[in-house]
Amino acid sequence: MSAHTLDYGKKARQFDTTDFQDAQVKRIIKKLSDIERAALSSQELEEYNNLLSNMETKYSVAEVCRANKTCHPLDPDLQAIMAESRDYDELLFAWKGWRDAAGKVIRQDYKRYVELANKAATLNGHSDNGAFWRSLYETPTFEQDLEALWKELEPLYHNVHAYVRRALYKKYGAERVNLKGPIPAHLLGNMWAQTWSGIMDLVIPFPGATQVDATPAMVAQKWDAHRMFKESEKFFTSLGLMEMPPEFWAKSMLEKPSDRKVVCHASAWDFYNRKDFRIKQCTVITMDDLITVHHEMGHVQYFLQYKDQPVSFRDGANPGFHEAIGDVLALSVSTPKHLQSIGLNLSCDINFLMSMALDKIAFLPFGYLMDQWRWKVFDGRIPPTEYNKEWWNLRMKYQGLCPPVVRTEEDFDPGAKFHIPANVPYVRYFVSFVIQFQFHKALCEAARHTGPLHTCDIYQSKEAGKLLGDVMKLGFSKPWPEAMAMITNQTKMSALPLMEYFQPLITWLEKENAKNGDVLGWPEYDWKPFVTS
Ligand SMILES: O=C(CCC(O)(O)[C@H](Cc1ccccc1)NC(=O)c1ccccc1)N[C@@H](Cc1ccccc1)C(=O)O
Ligand SMILES: [Zn+2]
Repeated sequence: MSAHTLDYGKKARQFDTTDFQDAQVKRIIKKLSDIERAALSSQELEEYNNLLSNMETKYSVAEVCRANKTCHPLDPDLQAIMAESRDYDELLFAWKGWRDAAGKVIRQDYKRYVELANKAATLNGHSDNGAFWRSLYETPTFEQDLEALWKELEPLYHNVHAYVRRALYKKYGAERVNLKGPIPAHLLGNMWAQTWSGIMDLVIPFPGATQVDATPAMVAQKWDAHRMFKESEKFFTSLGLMEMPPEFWAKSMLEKPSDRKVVCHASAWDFYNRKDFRIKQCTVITMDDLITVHHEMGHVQYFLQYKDQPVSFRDGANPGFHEAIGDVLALSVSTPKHLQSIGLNLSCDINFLMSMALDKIAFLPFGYLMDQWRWKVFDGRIPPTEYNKEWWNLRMKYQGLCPPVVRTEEDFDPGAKFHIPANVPYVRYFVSFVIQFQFHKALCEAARHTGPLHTCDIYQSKEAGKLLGDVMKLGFSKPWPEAMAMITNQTKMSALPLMEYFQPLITWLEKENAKNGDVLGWPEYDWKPFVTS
């Protein structure tokens, strides 16, 4: 890949495209001219690739062992413990153990990776690697736009945070949860507290109503991974979009193999030959993974739609677009109406909106802070001596979380999240979580949906499918505001559709939090949970 990039990059850099007339030719030459890591010397390129490979391997083989010598990998063991255990100390065992096994061990590699990533970025004309990552959005006001979106969405998050904190206070008591302080980070039902649907049972507003998680029904009906992917494919073709080619089914890895170690974090792959497209996922039979299946299938649908573009344009309009496609369909699949139509459960409105908020609203501060930390690491505002301190400052500032045990600079907690050792940018997911509601609203209008936005299911709407398909066919050939306007008739990211979708829940939460006299935010920010072990 690097040899090809170098060869084409050198050719592309021979041209001064200032007076070129054809916008597409200018765009292709501009994209080819950034040769990324291929700008490094062959020796440094080898060191860089080895660092990346070592960090990803360490992450993939990491496991946490008990006194009785049984060891647990992240997928599926530790993820299941974090979602299902309600034992404070068992959760702490998994949470601390994973950070010791996966994060701590890559701190030195990461420090050297930052130096080389920055060197490659500056050789390509960027001030640092974070500036290179942001350049992919081609938006001069990108950072201000993101901060403005966060400021609009922060009140929604504070309402969800206060309500969930009270439920955890009831469950774990005053010594472990302070109603005016940050929440211990291991109690939210997920290893990184990035989505909170794992603790839906602790927060469900109306326990009497039919339950909202389709997992039991999937297990009862003996769904397997293949069925989950077939259901997703059916949704795409119902919109008039493309079905998966035979090679996809023949060459994808849809379940965790028992004979070898693999990188279990889900991913989709385009082999750039217009025929070979694959997903690698260690699928488990849960509603959460049914959502991930749609997320990954969204990547492959994008590959299929832009496969006839020149290679330089076989990419998302911006990285957030690529992340949003699958999630847009999953917004329809998750509705009680759709789940019932595929024989899974249904539920009452507020319960349903709560389960959606635990994933979509809870995620926003995490999606935003991940690259806030990395941009500051790349531009030097966070030196290696403060990697972990600044990580927890951001986790407190944006998510209102605190570590359940003391953290030091011996630890490297950001390294315990896949995307950091895997060198995968993250703000794409924050962008995706905002724009997917803009797309959902526009597609629902195209599908002539009437009623509240959160009840919309675009299943079988060819009009909705056409809008989405036409944008995906563009790939990276046009600046993303043009692609945005094709779907939403305006060119900007906007938080309004997300806020419209959750309005009924926010109204309910504001009343509920007021009734409980709950504080929004965490003014007692230096509170610490009682530590036993
Ligand atoms: O990481 C993922 C899903 C994996 C992926 O599909 O985004 C994957 C990440 C990856 C893996 C290996 C190498 C590079 C990127 N992205 C792709 O497979 C992908 C992305 C763009 C184009 C083609 C494929 N989701 C994020 C955020 C998220 C998204 C949705 C719901 C919850 C959480 C997470 O789990 O923290
Ligand atoms: Zn993705």
